[in-house]
Amino acid sequence: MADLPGIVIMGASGRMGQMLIHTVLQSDKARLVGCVERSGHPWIGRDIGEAMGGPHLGLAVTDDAIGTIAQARAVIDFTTPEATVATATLTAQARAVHVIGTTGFGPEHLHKIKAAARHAVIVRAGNMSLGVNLLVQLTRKVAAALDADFDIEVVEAHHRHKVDAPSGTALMLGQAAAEGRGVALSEVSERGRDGITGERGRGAIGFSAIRGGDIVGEHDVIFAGMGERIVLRHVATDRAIFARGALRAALWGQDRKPGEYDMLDVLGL
Ligand SMILES: NC(=O)c1ccc[n+]([C@@H]2O[C@H](COP(=O)([O-])OP(=O)(O)OC[C@H]3O[C@@H](n4cnc5c(N)ncnc54)[C@H](O)[C@@H]3O)[C@@H](O)[C@H]2O)c1
Ligand SMILES: O=C(O)C1=N[C@H](C(=O)O)CCC1
Repeated sequence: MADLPGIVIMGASGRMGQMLIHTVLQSDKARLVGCVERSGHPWIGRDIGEAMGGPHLGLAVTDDAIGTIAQARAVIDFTTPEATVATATLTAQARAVHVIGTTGFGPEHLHKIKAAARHAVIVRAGNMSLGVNLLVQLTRKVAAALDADFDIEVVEAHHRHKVDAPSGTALMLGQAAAEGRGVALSEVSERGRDGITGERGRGAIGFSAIRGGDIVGEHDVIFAGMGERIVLRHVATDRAIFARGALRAALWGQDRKPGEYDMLDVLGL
């Protein structure tokens, strides 16, 4: 047991943090060695098992990210862009694998993550599920097969608490569609239509976001032509799919060369 890779979970009280803790506890390939939350969080100092409403586990939630990450072989991080950038530096110093599920990054965050990946293994994906990563590959293929007579729209739906849009998954799908077409997403992306927008641009890749209730995550990639339409769809009904993918990435990353990887690398897709 003691030689299994030790995993630290950042954002331990979050929707994904709790799912990740259960996933690691149930695994026979890894062990939980730390649960980190932001300073001032009411769970700091509490036993993680009891804080989640279960039995005592003998592991207290902490805000000591430096001391906790120093004990980790992998850090799984579904938090916020700012927290993840700070964690990337600490994880690189500890030479641990950093699995990043956080979304909503700007170019300034991505630049810092890239710098950290010079010293450590980072696996980052806006969606860690097998199904979505397969959908990414299908999207690339369909986009490559169809010309701009087919309008590409990415429609996503998530729960009411989600703070970023378009979702990380929608951006992955849009990126794959753009690559399939051989264009830069930044040059064809159409977001946030409202009012008199004018006609859709030929070759545009459009994004729409729905927010409501407890929707775990739904994504459609629509290829709309004249007289026919192809819709590629993924529906997530359980956050366990993301947590399983993240743990798989943490184990896959052990003993790899430093660099920034994604779930296509992990899954061999
Ligand atoms: N890649 C994927 O497969 C995938 C799947 C689900 C969610 N996500 C993303 O993961 C992120 C978190 O989602 P969520 O629904 O769990 O959100 P959440 O708000 O429930 O959880 C985030 C947690 O991070 C904690 N946190 C914030 N700053 C911190 C810090 N400095 N140190 C430690 N903890 C800190 C918060 O207190 C909170 O508990 C979002 O960006 C979301 O889009 C990605
Ligand atoms: O619940 C979330 O937040 C999710 N975020 C990811 C995204 O932005 O695509 C993955 C799906 C769930």
